[in-house]
Amino acid sequence: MAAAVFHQVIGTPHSSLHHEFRENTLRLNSNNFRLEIGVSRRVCHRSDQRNFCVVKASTSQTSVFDPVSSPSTNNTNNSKKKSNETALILMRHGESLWNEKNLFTGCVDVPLTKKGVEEAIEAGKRISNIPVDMIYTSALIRAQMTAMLAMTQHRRRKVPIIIHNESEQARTWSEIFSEDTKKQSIPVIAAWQLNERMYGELQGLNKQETADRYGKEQVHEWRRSYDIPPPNGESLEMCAERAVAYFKDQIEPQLLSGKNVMIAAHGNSLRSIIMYLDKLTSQEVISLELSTGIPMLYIFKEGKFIRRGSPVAPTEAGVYAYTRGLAQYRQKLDEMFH
Ligand SMILES: O=C(O)[C@H](O)COP(=O)(O)O
Repeated sequence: MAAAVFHQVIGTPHSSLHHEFRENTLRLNSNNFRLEIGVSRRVCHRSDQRNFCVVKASTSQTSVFDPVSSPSTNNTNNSKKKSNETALILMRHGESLWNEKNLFTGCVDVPLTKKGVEEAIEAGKRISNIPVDMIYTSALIRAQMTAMLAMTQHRRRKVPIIIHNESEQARTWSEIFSEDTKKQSIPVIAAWQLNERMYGELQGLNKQETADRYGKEQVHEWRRSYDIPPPNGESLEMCAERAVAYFKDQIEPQLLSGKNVMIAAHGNSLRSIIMYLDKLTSQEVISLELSTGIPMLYIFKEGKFIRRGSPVAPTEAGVYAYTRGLAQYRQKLDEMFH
């Protein structure tokens, strides 16, 4: 994916703004993310009675930082230091209107049902004590609704903000001019690569009627086999080619840099990602089923993904005892909000 370049202008009270641009003031680099912060007379809008500096980032990501007290950052002076472990939450969207009608949905952009809304809120309660620094969703509304509704339950009370990188205007028109506000924000990246598998000519068809017409085995093969695509649609393998590639290129570097990440996506895009995380074979993935609105927690540590299962409830201590970092984060939330 071609990297986008954007400029973020942020307000700052410091007189150091009048220094010449120092190219290496702050530089963050990873495979997919490059950030330079510098100050230049050329870009300082002195006539505006406010001071500005320029943050220049080369990425398809965001400039909404999250230096708050998550396990990944609370023991460092800045968020550049690599963390020992980070949390990865995967969440399939809540029930959609077409799930309810038992229709093949794929890339058709259908919203949640009331039950789906409730599932998303319930999922949010389950992860309400787990740190989230960045959110990735598909480009589809059911995943985005799920992520947003889940975050209404998070105890940290940060605001998920959808990042608009689609054009220069979209970027500049959605700029945030307060450092404090940014710190209370979670960037949300919507990526089509995380979309549901494209179901081809099955999209909009009733699943039961399709099984009656083509046979149960054939439909099961289309729905669950690894490499057999539905008519003119994507097989799981094809879906993995873009979803897992996106995960490796864009999301893993965030985890590596110490960010805790939540992904709200779909049955099959998440199945392909779980296949990669859990090193499942193409046989094993056939029986992998994901329920709507159930979060799954992984810990990313020393380059490995450790499956922790699904947090049962916010009150359930067990899941937080899995790692010291998570337990500490939870304790900090208790201190802050009680
Ligand atoms: O796209 C769909 O219809 C569902 O979200 C997933 O369908 P599946 O259970 O057939 O994979």
